Amino acid sequence: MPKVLVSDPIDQVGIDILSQVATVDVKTNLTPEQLVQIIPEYDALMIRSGSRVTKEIIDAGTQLKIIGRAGVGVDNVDVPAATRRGIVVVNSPEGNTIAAAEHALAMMLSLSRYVPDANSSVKSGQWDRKSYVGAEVYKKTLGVVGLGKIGSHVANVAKAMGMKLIAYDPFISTERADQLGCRLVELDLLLREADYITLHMPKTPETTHLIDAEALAKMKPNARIINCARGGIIDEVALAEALKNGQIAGAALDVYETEPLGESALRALGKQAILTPHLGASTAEAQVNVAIDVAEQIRDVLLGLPARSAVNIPGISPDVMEELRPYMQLAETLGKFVGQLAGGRVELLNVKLQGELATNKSQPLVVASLKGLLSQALRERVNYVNAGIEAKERGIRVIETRDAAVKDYAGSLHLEAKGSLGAHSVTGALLGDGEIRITDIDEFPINVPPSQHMLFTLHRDMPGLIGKIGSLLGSFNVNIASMQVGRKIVRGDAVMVLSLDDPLPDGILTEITKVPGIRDAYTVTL
Ligand SMILES: NC(=O)C1=CN([C@@H]2O[C@H](COP(=O)(O)OP(=O)(O)OC[C@H]3O[C@@H](n4cnc5c(N)ncnc54)[C@H](O)[C@@H]3O)[C@@H](O)[C@H]2O)C=CC1
Ligand SMILES: O=C(O)CCC(=O)C(=O)O
Repeated sequence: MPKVLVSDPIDQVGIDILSQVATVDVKTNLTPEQLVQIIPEYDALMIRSGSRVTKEIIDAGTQLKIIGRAGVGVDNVDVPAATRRGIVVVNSPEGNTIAAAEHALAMMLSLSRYVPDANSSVKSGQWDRKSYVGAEVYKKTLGVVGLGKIGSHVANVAKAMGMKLIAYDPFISTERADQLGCRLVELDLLLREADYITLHMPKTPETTHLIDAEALAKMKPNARIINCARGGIIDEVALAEALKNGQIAGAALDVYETEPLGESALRALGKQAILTPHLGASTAEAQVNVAIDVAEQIRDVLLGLPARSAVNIPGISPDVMEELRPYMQLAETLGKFVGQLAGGRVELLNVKLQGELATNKSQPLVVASLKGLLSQALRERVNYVNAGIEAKERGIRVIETRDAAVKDYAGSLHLEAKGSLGAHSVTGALLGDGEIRITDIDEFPINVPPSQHMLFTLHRDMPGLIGKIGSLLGSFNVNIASMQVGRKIVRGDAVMVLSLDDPLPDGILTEITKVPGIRDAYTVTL
């Protein structure tokens, strides 16, 4: 049975799902050193935001197939290191959307009415009504930075509360912002106009310290800012200074540059600052959602099935994956085939998606072709996760072309590999029952199913040649399962494809190339 390590607290429902297919160990509060030490025994790792999965941990996880983040942000996982090792990283893109949005809204209202400080004062025996005169959000301007899933829900609720909405998000369309009743503006204008600013984008090199001293200086003196996205998007030192000096009216933070928050000037601030310990996703509902979402994906990957929200496999949605599944096998087979014909170092792979495959949805077939091509060199080390990166690192240029006009089959795939030893191509398609057919090799039309051991020759179409090859194989005790020839003109160049019951013994290929009329011979093992 595979083994799964759960290194942060997750809902029991997730553990139950994982236990269907694996032995599950829940070990929380591990130090990075302890994690490095125990990770080699595990096939999967499930985390929340408490565990930082570094390159060192990933490299130590020699059995790891999948890392599941029970939440949205994967900034606590070294995704490039996982990708390089072919480890799938999955998250739960929507499981905690509502929880995080509601926390941001709770922070906005709490900031406006000083709820946390007023509560503490009553609990400490006081009855102070003068210190807590707040502000209404009604008719105020809310600036949403990052109008994705969480930002959109915040915008919808804020609109219902009568707020005016502006938004900054360089990656969304004006139409989408219009639908949400948001005026899309530049960040500079948002900072100057908004009474409330709420952040809902990922932490990236571009967003780190996006809200620095300069940005804070642009905000209105009555402005309040909320960060329930990621620590480090706001420069905490500059923020504490701006709050202390009354440069802005308030800030509510759920996330910090370093978590848990250590010694910080933020802790010394009064009612104008609200600090929560990364609680955005901490609702019973969200924790059930993310645990199910991620545990199911880990279970599926351990069973050899695709993950539905992998962050490091480009663009394979479950629906598309279902449609493409039979073609993925075709692409991988053709990749293996053309890689072996090309031999040597491949410099270019041209993937032509034909007929019904000539759509953008077929992009995963390019990855599958690369996986097949590289499997000769990398064996089981290459998978759908790292095929692209491995190809790039080997200097293999990939060209994708689409031709909907090719209609011999509903959909067909043509791969051409160019390298140090020349260029070769292969075309394949699926029959009605899903069986793979190789329909063309090096522009010679044929029609053969792939088999484990194959011999392929380029030769002159002349009497007696096929017999000689048959006798030669017989003298080496190799049994021929099937044979097919293809040619363009009589007595011109031709190809022969043989399916063999046995692998070709060493030395026979050289003997075959010595047969008069044979120009080239290749073995292919699938
Ligand atoms: N406090 C908490 O417990 C939680 C925090 N989060 C965090 O909330 C953030 C947003 O999550 P979702 O809405 O689910 O993500 P999402 O991917 O749906 O939306 C993110 C949006 O940010 C935008 N964006 C990217 N770069 C930007 C930039 N430079 N400036 C402005 N906008 C930019 C994107 O275009 C996208 O529309 C993530 O960082 C996530 O980790 C999510 C859940 C819980
Ligand atoms: O796991 C958690 O509680 C944090 C959630 C979070 O920050 C996220 O989903 O990005």
